[in-house]
Amino acid sequence: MKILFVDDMTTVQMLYGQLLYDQGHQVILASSLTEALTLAREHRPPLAIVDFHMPEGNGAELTRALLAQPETANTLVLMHSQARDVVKQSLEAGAIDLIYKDDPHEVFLMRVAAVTHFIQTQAEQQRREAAARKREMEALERARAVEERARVELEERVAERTAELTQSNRQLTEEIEKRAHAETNLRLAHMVFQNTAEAIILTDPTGAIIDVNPAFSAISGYTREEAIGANPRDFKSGRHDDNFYAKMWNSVLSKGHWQGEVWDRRKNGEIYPKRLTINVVRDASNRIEHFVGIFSDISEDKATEMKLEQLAYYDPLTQLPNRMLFRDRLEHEFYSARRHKSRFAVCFIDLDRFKQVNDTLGHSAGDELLQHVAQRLEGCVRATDTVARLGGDEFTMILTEVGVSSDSVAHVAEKVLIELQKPMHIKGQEIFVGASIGISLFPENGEDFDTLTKNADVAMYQAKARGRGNFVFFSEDMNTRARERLMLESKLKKAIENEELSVFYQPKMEMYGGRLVGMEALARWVTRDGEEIPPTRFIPIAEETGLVGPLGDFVMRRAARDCKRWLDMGHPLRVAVNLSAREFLDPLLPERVDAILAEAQLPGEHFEIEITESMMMQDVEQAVHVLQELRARNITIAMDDFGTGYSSLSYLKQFPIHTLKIDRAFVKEAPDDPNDVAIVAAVLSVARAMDLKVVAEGVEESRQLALLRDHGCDELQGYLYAKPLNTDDFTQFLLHANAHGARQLQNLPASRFSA
Ligand SMILES: Nc1nc2c(ncn2[C@@H]2O[C@@H]3COP(=O)(O)O[C@H]4[C@@H](O)[C@H](n5cnc6c(=O)[nH]c(N)nc65)O[C@@H]4COP(=O)(O)O[C@H]3[C@H]2O)c(=O)[nH]1
Repeated sequence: MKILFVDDMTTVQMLYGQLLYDQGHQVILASSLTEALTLAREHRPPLAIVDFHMPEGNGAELTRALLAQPETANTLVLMHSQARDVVKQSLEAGAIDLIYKDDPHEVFLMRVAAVTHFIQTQAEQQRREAAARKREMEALERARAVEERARVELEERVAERTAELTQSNRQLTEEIEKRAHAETNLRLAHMVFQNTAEAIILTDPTGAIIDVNPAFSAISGYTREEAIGANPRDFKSGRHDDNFYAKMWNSVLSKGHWQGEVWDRRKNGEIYPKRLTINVVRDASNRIEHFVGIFSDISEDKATEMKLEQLAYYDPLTQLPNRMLFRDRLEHEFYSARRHKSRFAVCFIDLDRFKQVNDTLGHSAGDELLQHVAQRLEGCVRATDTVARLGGDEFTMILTEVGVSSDSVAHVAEKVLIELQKPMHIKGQEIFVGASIGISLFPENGEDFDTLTKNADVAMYQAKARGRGNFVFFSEDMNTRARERLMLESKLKKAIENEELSVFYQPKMEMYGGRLVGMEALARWVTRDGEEIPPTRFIPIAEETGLVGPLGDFVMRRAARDCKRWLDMGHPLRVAVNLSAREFLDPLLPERVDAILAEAQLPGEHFEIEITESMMMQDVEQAVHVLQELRARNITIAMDDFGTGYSSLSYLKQFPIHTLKIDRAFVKEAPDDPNDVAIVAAVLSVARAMDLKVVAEGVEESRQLALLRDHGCDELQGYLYAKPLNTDDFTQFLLHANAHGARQLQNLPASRFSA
């Protein structure tokens, strides 16, 4: 046992240390109180034998100190003393016994043995108690563990059971919900079956009807009772052949469904279109259980569809195919003609006087006219041909199966022209329309829509240019010209903007006296690259493209300005300008002329306007109105190219004009051609009778002059006097004009009539 032996005497230490050591103890020696406390803390001896009298402090103090420090609180202290009177102090301090130093060593050892025995017994006891406690604890622990396991097991079982219950509860709820849902579905299905607008037929596998809904009865007219037991084929309309039904059932049986349009018969005998879906219902072993037919009455849809198609593809006014259907048919014709290696023709038809009718008689008259035209055109073609209206007065025809010679096309075109030349009675008036036709042929004039129609259009313009009432077949040559025209058109636009144009003047001489009385202003165009383009080429382009407005203004302004200049130089002349039909029929013409004359400060009597008789005939009423307006401004009016048109003398009387111009075509051949001589003479006598002045143009020779003089012509114009001159040359001409005129007359042979 570890024993702390404390004594300040080394000999005592040695002696007792040895004694104890010999008894098998482990002895720790300390000489003082402090050392004893330190060593005791370090070794924790169960027994300390302490000397009572030590210099630093006595054994009682050490005992207290030992018992007070936690590390040595259980150390038993045996006091070792010389003195006998310290028993009380020692025991009070906590020592368990006292051994006197003078006791024999055996006693000392016995007393120590008794204490160590006690200590050991106590320790043993404690160990046993601790072991018992430990066993108890372990048993308790085991019991606790068992209890815990049981608890956990119980809890697990409870949780499992709860989960099972929750699961079955959920399944129960789902089942309830499913059933409720199924019931709702059933109720809904029944409601849908009863209330849907679509008819429903349910049959057994043999096709016998086992149920129908109210919509079926409403559409077909059969009650539920009448329908049950019947077969859907009992309601057939007879519009479809057996093949149709065979295909339908084939699809039902092979694919399980069919959808399409079917015509059936109602109970009242009326047949009607329906959109039908048939579905097969099979059982779990894939055997047919039912057929379900669902259909709706589409008679109204069909009517709307037809109406829409009519609107989309037909012109509402004439009921003819419109541009879209025309295109469709033409595309189809390309396909068909290629397949059959056949030819076909496209004709573009332009009405001559549609605009006039529209403007003068109003739009409803115009509409009526278009309807008449449509009817007449349809009367000229076969059922396989197409007549279409593309818009406005643009009509087209597709003539199919044209033979190699194209004679049939020419024949139809001629027939159309004749038909359209016949009068039409519209709003109580007799109207003559007339037309021009351009024709292009597949395949030689184009193998696609754009080319073929463009070429028919080009040919139509050519027909118009050749004079109304013509039909023209397209040729490549035309195409080249059309392209040239297009180029010219854009050049002309720039030329007007850049003032590349100029005005030349051709003198007009008085017959008697040979005086210069006026001049005709003629437009001239020399392009930047020096090419001279004659007015006969560019004026028609200007007319068609609307450029004639600015062009006419330019010529009138120049003519008025130059005439005023010469007036100011002391030459009171009359300048004549040509007007195109478009300008002449412009209701604002009088105001435009007013503005130009005012700007130039030229009085109206020095201004003359030349218009052709065909222009006046285009819109007689408007022409008369404009002429009166111009006359009121003292402006002279001349009818150009007289004799070339077809105006009747009765019309001529209505026009408030001053002058007739004999066209140079007649003057040219006179006096050799007796017919022309007769015409010239007739014009002059008509003019005289109507108190009109006559100007002859194109006078090149003295013989012509003599003839005109003989028949009483008033004024002359032609190369015999002068070609059209530019402003400077004309100013020069002015100076000698009168002498020149007189000379021409002097050279003439004596008049046939003067003798
Ligand atoms: N062979 C021959 N020809 C003669 C003779 N005397 C005059 N001419 C030509 O005959 C045409 C007379 O003009 P038009 O009949 O009014 O015919 C004019 C007129 O209709 C039109 N034109 C010319 N300038 C204008 C214009 O400013 N406005 C409009 N709207 N048309 C115009 O162009 C047509 C042709 O004009 P131009 O080429 O200048 O041709 C002019 C003139 O140069 C002659 O002795 N022999």
